[in-house]
Amino acid sequence: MVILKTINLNKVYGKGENKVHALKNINIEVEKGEFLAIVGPSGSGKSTLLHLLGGLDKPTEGTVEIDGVDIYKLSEDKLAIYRRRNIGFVFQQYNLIPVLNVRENIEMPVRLDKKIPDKEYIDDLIEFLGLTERQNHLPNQLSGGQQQRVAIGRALAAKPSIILADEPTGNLDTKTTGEVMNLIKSSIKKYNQTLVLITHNENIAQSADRILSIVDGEIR
Ligand SMILES: Nc1ncnc2c1ncn2[C@@H]1O[C@H](COP(=O)(O)OP(=O)(O)OP(=O)(O)O)[C@@H](O)[C@H]1O
Repeated sequence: MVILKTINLNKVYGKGENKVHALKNINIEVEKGEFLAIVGPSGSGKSTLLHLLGGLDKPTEGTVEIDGVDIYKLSEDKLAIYRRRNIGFVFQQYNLIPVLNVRENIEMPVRLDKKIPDKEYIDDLIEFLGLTERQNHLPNQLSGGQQQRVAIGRALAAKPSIILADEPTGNLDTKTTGEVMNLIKSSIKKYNQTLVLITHNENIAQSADRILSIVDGEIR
């Protein structure tokens, strides 16, 4: 079953001399439960594509459908709610809130949705991420790998069907990279999630179900 689909997706930044055609007629389909890796040179349009897939920016042309919903036809408010409930983002920068502890950071998207976090699920998630002993610590009391695990927990808190990750291990050493990738992969298995992940790491790309290569805004 196709969960994520783009039709003739185009993104142009700027105007006149500064115009950059960052994505050109991208047509992709991602199956539910699939792990798709996106690779390509710097500036080829990978992050732009991921942002458009996640409803974080508007395409110049074309559509993004998630579960049959044309997400850019939704109002801004509806799109924000849709994003919070259905998509988990993991970036290279952890973007944790410094004054909130591990547990509070993880629960944040659920609370933003004005819901009471499912205690049992969050407990399980924290355990699964190996953060039980650290749940009352603040981000600055954690290592880089631990902070990235919190960011993954936050991405998973609302039980999203899709995880979009932009170089999630870009700041981590080889060993921690392996650990973080194993966590992401076991989460998508456990919760039957779809993963689209940008990486420059050849090993990670090779471990995906499929690799999509982007060069100069086009699929190669
Ligand atoms: N907000 C923006 N305004 C203008 N141009 C932009 C903007 N964001 C990206 N671009 C341009 O669009 C092109 C694609 O950028 P994008 O960030 O998607 O590439 P990338 O493949 O993710 O690169 P990297 O691997 O270096 O992160 C680049 O030429 C970039 O300079």
